[in-house]
Amino acid sequence: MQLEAKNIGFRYRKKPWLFRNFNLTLNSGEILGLKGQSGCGKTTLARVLAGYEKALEGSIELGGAPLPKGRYSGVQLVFQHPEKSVNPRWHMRDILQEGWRPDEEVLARFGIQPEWLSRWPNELSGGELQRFCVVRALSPETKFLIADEMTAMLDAITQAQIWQVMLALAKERNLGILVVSHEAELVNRVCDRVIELDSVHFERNSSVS
Ligand SMILES: Nc1ncnc2c1ncn2[C@@H]1O[C@H](COP(=O)(O)OP(=O)(O)OP(=O)(O)O)[C@@H](O)[C@H]1O
Repeated sequence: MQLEAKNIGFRYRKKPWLFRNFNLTLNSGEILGLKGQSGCGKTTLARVLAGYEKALEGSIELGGAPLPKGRYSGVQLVFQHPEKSVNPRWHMRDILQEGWRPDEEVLARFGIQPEWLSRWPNELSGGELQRFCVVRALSPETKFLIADEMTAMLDAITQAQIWQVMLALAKERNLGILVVSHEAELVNRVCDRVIELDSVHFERNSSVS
């Protein structure tokens, strides 16, 4: 299966185009890196690929069909700030089970302690909260994960632990991952190939596949 961006273009209101005629193909099981300077449009591209924003030009296809609307999408996005992506009035158990019901083994692999399930989001550290957001996105229906600076706020040891489990899981499930990061060391270590957004975007006819 492939996640494909075909000639996509996006800009905010009347601002200049962030990218245009941009093509990208992510294959199942592939770990693809996306690097680029701050402000060049990485997060915007991640949101468009995951269907959070609609491309103003071109299309996004998952397995040759448009992204599904109104039901669980096979393309999931995890971004840098877990506190902004959880409902502060929900217990962690409910947050976790929004998309699926992960078993204890998955929780243990990501270092989630059972007693955290009955806490509120503000009773966890950023790193603990992010583990929940990662697991929440990893339903068996997830085919592609867009990891937008997913571990940027974590210490080096936690970052390494999470990526070790992520990569093992990607292999087991043939999951494709787009690793959006400004950390060259991380991208070079975990990715099969890397795109430099600066060199290919900005209204040029860019094609990456
Ligand atoms: N909702 C918005 N409305 C208007 N402009 C926006 C909006 N979100 C982002 N931008 C602008 O679009 C450009 C790209 O932002 P984006 O967050 O995609 O960049 P980025 O490459 O992910 O940056 P960083 O690495 O700093 O997170 C920036 O100039 C930003 O100011």
